Amino acid sequence: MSLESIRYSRGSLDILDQLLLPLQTRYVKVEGVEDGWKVINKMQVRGAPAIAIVGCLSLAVELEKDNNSDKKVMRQEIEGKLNYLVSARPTAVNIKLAADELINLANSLSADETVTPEEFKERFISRIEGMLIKDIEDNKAIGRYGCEAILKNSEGDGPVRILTHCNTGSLATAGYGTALGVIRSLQESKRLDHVYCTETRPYNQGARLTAYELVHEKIPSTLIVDSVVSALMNSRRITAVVVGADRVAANGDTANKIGTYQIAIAAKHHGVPFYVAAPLTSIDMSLTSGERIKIEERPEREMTHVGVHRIAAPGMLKLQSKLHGPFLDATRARSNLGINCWNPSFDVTPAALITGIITEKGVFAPDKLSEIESK
Ligand SMILES: CSC[C@@H](O)[C@@H](O)C(=O)COP(=O)(O)O
Repeated sequence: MSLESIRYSRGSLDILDQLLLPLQTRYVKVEGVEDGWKVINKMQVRGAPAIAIVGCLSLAVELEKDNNSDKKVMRQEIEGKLNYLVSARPTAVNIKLAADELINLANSLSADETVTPEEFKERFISRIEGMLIKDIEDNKAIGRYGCEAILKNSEGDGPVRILTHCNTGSLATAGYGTALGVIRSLQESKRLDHVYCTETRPYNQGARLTAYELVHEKIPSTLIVDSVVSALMNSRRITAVVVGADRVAANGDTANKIGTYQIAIAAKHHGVPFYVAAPLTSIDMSLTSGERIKIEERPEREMTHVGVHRIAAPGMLKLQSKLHGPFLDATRARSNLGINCWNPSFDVTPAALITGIITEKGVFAPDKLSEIESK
């Protein structure tokens, strides 16, 4: 049985707190939109599909308790709450696309005079609940298509070795996973020899979450630090790299967890196929290229600390605060006494480095994404 990161029944939502994994397994109650925003922003739940689903389910939970009988007021409140949820993290597009779909639904239910307020609520909540089921079905299809493509492109019928980055499994989706779904499917095909997963500094999704999922699924695997990737490709035959996506632009440029871009460069150099596994809800056809993707920057504490322990050089801020008091920040900026940190959470891999984008509709060359609509 795969890990259950989202526990939902009508009116009730609990999420597995991913900040505590793998040391503690604790579920957090999400009572409504305010809680939904917080668990997404604090990364207690993370991964593009899971962010969208938990955000929308938090609204479903809130609506279930709401006795509003004015459809216009309901419509207006829904739009405001969805826009608020989208603001919790900016890079993943899935929650934005889900919000747009739900705002359209609310508009049409509100405008339709034959729909009662009770029906409005029922149909709206049911649509959100449908997302949970659809995400798992889509992931399974991604797994099948990805497995087929990798086996077809690999030499003979020998063992397959995969490198993945970040966490794209049950914890990042409604279940099964995207890139990790491809790995699961390869495991089922009995051709998978080994999986290498990167630590994924600074939040360590690889070490804390992917390693946890791989062990849970009994998949033979090895954890490497991020800087080992090129050496790994140079010394062991890697069949393919498979990663997830937070937003794919219309030209195939792909935003994913920081570090993905340098893995794609190393893969190109070593002739290793590089696949992105992502549901259609991660594809943003409104953006012509990756240059326009907004990259989230996270707090520097994620880099400077592991848990409560500071691992980065402390700088001289304490001493300075005694000397300069309220002028500390300006002083720090001018004299650079404390170490500066830059912590972008994602990077954009250019389409030219991507072999294929694995979706629930099949595998597409990055410059052929417009063909998906006709499938
Ligand atoms: C199926 S998850 C795909 C991506 O969302 C994943 O690779 C990733 O970058 C997650 O980033 P995170 O910052 O942990 O939310």
